[in-house]
Amino acid sequence: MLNADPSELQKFGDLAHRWWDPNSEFKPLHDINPLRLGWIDRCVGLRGKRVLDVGCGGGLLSEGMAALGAEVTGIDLSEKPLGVARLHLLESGQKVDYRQISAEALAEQMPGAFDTVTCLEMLEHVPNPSSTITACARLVKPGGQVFFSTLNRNPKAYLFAVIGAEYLLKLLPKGTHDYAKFIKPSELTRWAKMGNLEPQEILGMSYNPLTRDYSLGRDTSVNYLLRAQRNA
Ligand SMILES: C[S@@+](CC[C@H](N)C(=O)[O-])C[C@H]1O[C@@H](n2cnc3c(N)ncnc32)[C@H](O)[C@@H]1O
Repeated sequence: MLNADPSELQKFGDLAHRWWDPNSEFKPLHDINPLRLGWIDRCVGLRGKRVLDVGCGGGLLSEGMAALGAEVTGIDLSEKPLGVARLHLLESGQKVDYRQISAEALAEQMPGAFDTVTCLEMLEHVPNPSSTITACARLVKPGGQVFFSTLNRNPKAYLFAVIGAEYLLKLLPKGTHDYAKFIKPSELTRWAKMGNLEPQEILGMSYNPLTRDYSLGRDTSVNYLLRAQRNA
């Protein structure tokens, strides 16, 4: 059975035409993109690397990585965001190979084919995150790095990511996130280990509503990222 929730794919499809508008529902992704991109580049040195971006959506991260010299493949199961991502290449002049395929299916076709795999802000939208994580681990070559980001599950995350972002600050449309699908760092690291990955670093990403800035740091209580390495 396909590890995907049709209503999630539809939700991103319906909003896809606004993906590259920095003042749209995708503003938070635009705002965090330079931070996460810079971190990934510092960790792996993207130039010349073969990178897979899982759940790439409209291509914010994929294009950013391509602009830094990576050879990027972006996959998603929602058709419209991929269409927007392909169209945006005409504007930016970047090169990204976008495909509509699941991580699990690509792992069957191309095991160990990538130097680095990214899977950001996607795991909290799939029915079986552990299956996606294992597929990411199979897609990266032994010793390669995999990057995940998601939302922690605790009362503060509920307050900030659902009540704050969707209802008070209206940064995101209501219903963007389902609290029950948020993932604790302990769960993410356990699934990573089960998938043959060794967790290397967990980093928090915090939003300051006063300055309206995001920053990377130790506070993993709401948004966080995990870097893991595939075992040999
Ligand atoms: C919040 S967006 C994140 C986009 C991008 N990763 C980023 O951080 O800029 C989540 C994306 O995951 C995609 N997605 C949801 N379920 C998926 C699945 N099972 N396989 C692939 N992509 C999926 C959605 O279509 C959407 O484009």
